Amino acid sequence: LRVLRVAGYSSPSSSPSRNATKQRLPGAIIIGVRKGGTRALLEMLNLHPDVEVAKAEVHYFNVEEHYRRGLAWYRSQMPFTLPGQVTVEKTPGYFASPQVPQRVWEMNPAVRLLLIVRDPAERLVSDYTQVLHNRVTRHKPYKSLEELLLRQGHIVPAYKALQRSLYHQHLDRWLDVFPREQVHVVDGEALIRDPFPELQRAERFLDLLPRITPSNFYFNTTKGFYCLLSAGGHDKCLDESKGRPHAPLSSRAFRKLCRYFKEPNRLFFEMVGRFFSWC
Ligand SMILES: Nc1ncnc2c1ncn2[C@@H]1O[C@H](COP(=O)(O)OS(=O)(=O)O)[C@@H](OP(=O)(O)O)[C@H]1O
Repeated sequence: LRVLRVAGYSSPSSSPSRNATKQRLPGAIIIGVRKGGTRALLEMLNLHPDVEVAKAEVHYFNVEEHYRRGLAWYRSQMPFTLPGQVTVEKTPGYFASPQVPQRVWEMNPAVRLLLIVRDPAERLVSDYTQVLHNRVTRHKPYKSLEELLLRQGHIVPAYKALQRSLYHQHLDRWLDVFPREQVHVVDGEALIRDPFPELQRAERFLDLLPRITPSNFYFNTTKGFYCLLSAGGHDKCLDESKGRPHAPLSSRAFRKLCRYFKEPNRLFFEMVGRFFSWC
């Protein structure tokens, strides 16, 4: 049964022996950002034969109830792997949770961290859209984005989705604990436009052999995004919660947001030594 749980090992000749597979702690974690493209990055890394991923978000380091269960519980959430394979999990909630960097370091100070970023103004709208969708589905009342974001024409700094877009503040906490070389920044917009080069860079960062190829991706015109083709011929697009239309926001409010993020973005670029052409 355990052997069957190792994805990508269906041919009998390559079946691992039962003893070789076990659950291991992650060698790499996609820490965020929420709505940055974390699911796409995880699924795309999973195309690599030496990568196995935790399918569901684990929320171990950021949810007290989970953290109290200890590392044995965390390990039990991981896929079965062979020696030499890298286990990867993604929980976008890790990035902005103050207690998480130190906890991750205590789990494994050599763990590699992947951070996928996206224009923070677009990210905020996407974040709001997800919350709105959840509230509407549960028949709960909701406010418009402008009601949450603006008061008397001014940006509300305490708005949670806005704070999650202040990348420099959160990264600063991670860099208090981890060296810069241990954090690989993925360009979320580039991953949407052309995933392959971003995956090549991620493979290199993870010290993986170059096994992901351009033929693993095809553009699906119905979805409007790249979808995945695995070596076994499986075709996979992300679900409809990824890439849905964003909630409306006036262009005036959007421009205000862009102005608001100018300085935080500059600080983030300085921190990562890289420029992004965000609004
Ligand atoms: N190939 C592909 N297919 C579909 N969607 C893609 C893809 N690559 C990146 N994206 C973008 O991923 C955004 C969702 O990000 P996350 O997966 O990090 O969201 S979440 O935090 O886990 O909810 C989602 O954001 P929205 O467009 O705002 O919905 C997508 O733009």
